[in-house]
Amino acid sequence: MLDPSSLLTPSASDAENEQKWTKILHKVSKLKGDDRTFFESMVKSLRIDEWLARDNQRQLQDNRVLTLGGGNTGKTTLLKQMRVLYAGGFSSDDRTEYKFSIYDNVLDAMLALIKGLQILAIPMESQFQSYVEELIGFAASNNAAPTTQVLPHSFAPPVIAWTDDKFQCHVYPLVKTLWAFSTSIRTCFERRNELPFPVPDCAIYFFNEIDRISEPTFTPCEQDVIRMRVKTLGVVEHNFVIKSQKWTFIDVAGQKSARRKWIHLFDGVSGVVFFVSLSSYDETYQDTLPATDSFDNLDEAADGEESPKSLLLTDGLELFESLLRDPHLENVPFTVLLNKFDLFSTKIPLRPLRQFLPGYIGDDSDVGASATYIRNLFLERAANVDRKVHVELTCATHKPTIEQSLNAGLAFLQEMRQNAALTPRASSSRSAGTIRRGDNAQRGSAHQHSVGSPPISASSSPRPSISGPSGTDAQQSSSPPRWAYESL
Ligand SMILES: Nc1nc2c(ncn2[C@@H]2O[C@H](COP(=O)(O)OP(=O)(O)OP(=O)(O)O)[C@@H](O)[C@H]2O)c(=O)[nH]1
Ligand SMILES: [Mg+2]
Repeated sequence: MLDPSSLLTPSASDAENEQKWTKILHKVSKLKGDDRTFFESMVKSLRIDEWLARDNQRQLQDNRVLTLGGGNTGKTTLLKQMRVLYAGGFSSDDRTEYKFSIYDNVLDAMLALIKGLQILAIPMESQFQSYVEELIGFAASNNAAPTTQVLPHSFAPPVIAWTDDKFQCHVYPLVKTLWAFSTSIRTCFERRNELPFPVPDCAIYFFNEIDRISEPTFTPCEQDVIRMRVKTLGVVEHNFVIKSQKWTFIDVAGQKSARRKWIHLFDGVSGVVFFVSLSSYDETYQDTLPATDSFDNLDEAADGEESPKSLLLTDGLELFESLLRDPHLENVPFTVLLNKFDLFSTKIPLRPLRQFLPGYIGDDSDVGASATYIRNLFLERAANVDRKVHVELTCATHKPTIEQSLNAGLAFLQEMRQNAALTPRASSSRSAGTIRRGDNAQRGSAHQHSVGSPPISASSSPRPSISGPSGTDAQQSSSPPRWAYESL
């Protein structure tokens, strides 16, 4: 008589496994009557179980994470931090390559503020008028992009063919003086949320570092590289080994016009890290791709500009829910990183959340309660679609904080996948949504029949998970996390 336990012996490879089943089927074929019927159906059922288990195992080893979210929310900053944490960081040569992007950031930020003066009708002090004209003149005469004017109706940053000399002689003295002494420029900076285009978040960091940046020996440091803003164009894959596991992270452009291309990346994804800029609660501009972007249809870039103005945070909420509802991501776990907590905590006392989100009824100056309110908006969206998600408050420019948030976020993604893998129904429906769509109905039903276990899916818990960046339940507390006031 055949021993049923021998059917469960695990095999090392697919080929060995096939051999095992061939031998077993050969033995079964020699049985007679009820015995043969019994063992044939058992073998069939066990082969399906084993196939699914091996498929799940393969999927678990393949950690493919998409970083999604609006433009300027911090997706690429996370990947830069991961490079520092898990891939040896940036060599001196790598950092030197970024020098001209930092020059770009400094010039773009000051030109955006100068344009902002016009839009907000803030008069420029007469003693600085010549500085402004000189800076605009420099940008116009060095603009290498034939289609971009400097300071047209909106703000299109110029494309400069940099040399160190150009920055040190023509930009540094002007920007340094304007930032240090012009009250109008400072007022415009304070009111930058009212502008129809972004003033880069890194502006204040680089303005404050301008003496160092303009030194002849300047080589960007790690924090300069983290702070530097370069819009992502297209799709960039990054591979990391974290605690002996391989991870592939896929970085995309977050602007509205680029989002329709995301769908091509959904197949085979094992998790999504969704980014939101907390500090965008008072911003409405549309961050569009530059005219030099690599996408084929530039008309798409205009779409973003034409769409009606809404708070960027609301845009993030809508985007989040629409991704959760996307059938291709039906069984893909999500971690949400509510980023830029440092900027948020300095903004809230000046511009309380209630002015922009009237549903907030907490204390105007309570940064923790304000952040918790936004966190709950995301959790409600997840609950609307019966999805369990993990939400972290974070600050991507601060290495220890983002490392902690990332660890918690990835642990959640893995836990959700493992739960799904242990659950027959969930695993077969995951495959249906991604890799082997056509096989699903047959395999799913055969498996349920043979195993008879109750179906549980990754979305079975309607209650979202809530945990703070330090693993505490931040929803219960209105005090900001302890790292919120660290010098970032
Ligand atoms: N102060 C502060 N700045 C941040 C934080 N996270 C990101 N930034 C800055 O925000 C800017 C934009 O960040 P990116 O990572 O390029 O944004 P992105 O989501 O990749 O944007 P796209 O590529 O356009 O989709 C950079 O200058 C970052 O240094 C944060 O937590 N705090
Ligand atoms: Mg990016």
